[in-house]
Amino acid sequence: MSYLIRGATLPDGTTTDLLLRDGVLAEGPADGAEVIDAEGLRVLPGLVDLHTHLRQPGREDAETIETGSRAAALGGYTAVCAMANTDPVADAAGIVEQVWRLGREVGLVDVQPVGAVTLGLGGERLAELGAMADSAARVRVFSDDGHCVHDAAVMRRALEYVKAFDGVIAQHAEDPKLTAGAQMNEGEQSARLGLTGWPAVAEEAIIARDALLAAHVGSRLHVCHVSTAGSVEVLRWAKSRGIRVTAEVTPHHLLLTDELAATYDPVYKVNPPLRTAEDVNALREALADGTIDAVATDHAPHTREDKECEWAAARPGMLGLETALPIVLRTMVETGLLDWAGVAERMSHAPARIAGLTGDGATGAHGRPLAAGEPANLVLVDPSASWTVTPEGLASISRNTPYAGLTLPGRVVATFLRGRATVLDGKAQA
Ligand SMILES: NC(=O)N[C@@H](CC(=O)O)C(=O)O
Ligand SMILES: [Zn+2]
Ligand SMILES: [Zn+2]
Repeated sequence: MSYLIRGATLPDGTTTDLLLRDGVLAEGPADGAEVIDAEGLRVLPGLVDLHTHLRQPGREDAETIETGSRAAALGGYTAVCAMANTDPVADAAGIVEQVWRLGREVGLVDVQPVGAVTLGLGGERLAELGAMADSAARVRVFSDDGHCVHDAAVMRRALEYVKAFDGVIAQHAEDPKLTAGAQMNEGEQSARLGLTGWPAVAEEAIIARDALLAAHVGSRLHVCHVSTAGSVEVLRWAKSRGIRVTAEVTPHHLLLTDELAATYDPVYKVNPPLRTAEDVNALREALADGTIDAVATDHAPHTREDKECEWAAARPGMLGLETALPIVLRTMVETGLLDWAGVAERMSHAPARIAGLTGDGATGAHGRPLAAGEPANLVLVDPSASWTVTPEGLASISRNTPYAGLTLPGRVVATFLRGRATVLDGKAQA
């Protein structure tokens, strides 16, 4: 099947026709192509998520590779990095290969497995990083996400190890000694509510330490879900020194604040916690000026049992794949902080570069320019269509969206993975 997309507006604001044929953006006659009228629609390169929890293997009651892939395609994604905190943990070649193959079989999005840094996320012994890198899944991103690689010597060795194949360590920056028993951001709100606080310094101190380690080793560090104004300052300093550090921010940290904890509704419980309005503003500015390189969803599905309970007992985490782009439009584009080219950079090009997906990896190439000969990975967005989020309307098995009832701008009309429609007329194609 080939498609002729008529009159779509490119990220730079110019309007063009796009011919999708044999998996690539083609030139020449459009004979036999199905015509899609894209007047008034925006086209973006297929979005790339650096941070997705797909829960398979182990917690298929919360999400599967299939349901998570469908949510991703509906959100405009063509590639997602599947986090390693599954059961069993993705700490060996056999497991990352299995995740990669299952993603291929579903075929709605390229699932690029993230490998664990340490065996069983235990924080002590390095996982088989080289074997995962050499496997069919061609792993380049390693993370103990959910846990911090807290031991500086382990972190140093991991950074040294991945240097050989230009891998990157994605750190969940949280000093566990400083966050013991923490339930929410430490500050005015936690004092008022009487909940144990998660201080900003627990994140900032680890980022500073790891930036220094990355500089010492000459290796690549990526910081997951940056959440505080202080972290932005540390990143700015590290980048000004030429340290090879990149960072991501989640849509929820760009929009929501710790005042929501006063509802005691665990849907707002997430790690790192929602912070203050000042933090939100600093994160938006950092994403605008490039101190933060990418938006990543940290899509973290949880079952009703694990989420609809008391605040203290609830697991941290929020759904994100189907709402990420609309939240970025609301917080960054409507505010004038980013234009559409900026959205393409922060949600496609930069994450693809960080994850090593721009070339011939185990997945196809992602985050490439929308130019002739390039893989036809793209998304069509109706910027003027707004929609109201309903948990039942989402493709995820889980229901833990913090945006229920919220009306958001921007509807994904179609998503194409190597020229094949994974979403058409706003509906998933399998
Ligand atoms: N973000 C979360 O609150 N939870 C994540 C783990 C993580 O990203 O740290 C999860 O796996 O549920
Ligand atoms: Zn994390
Ligand atoms: Zn995570």
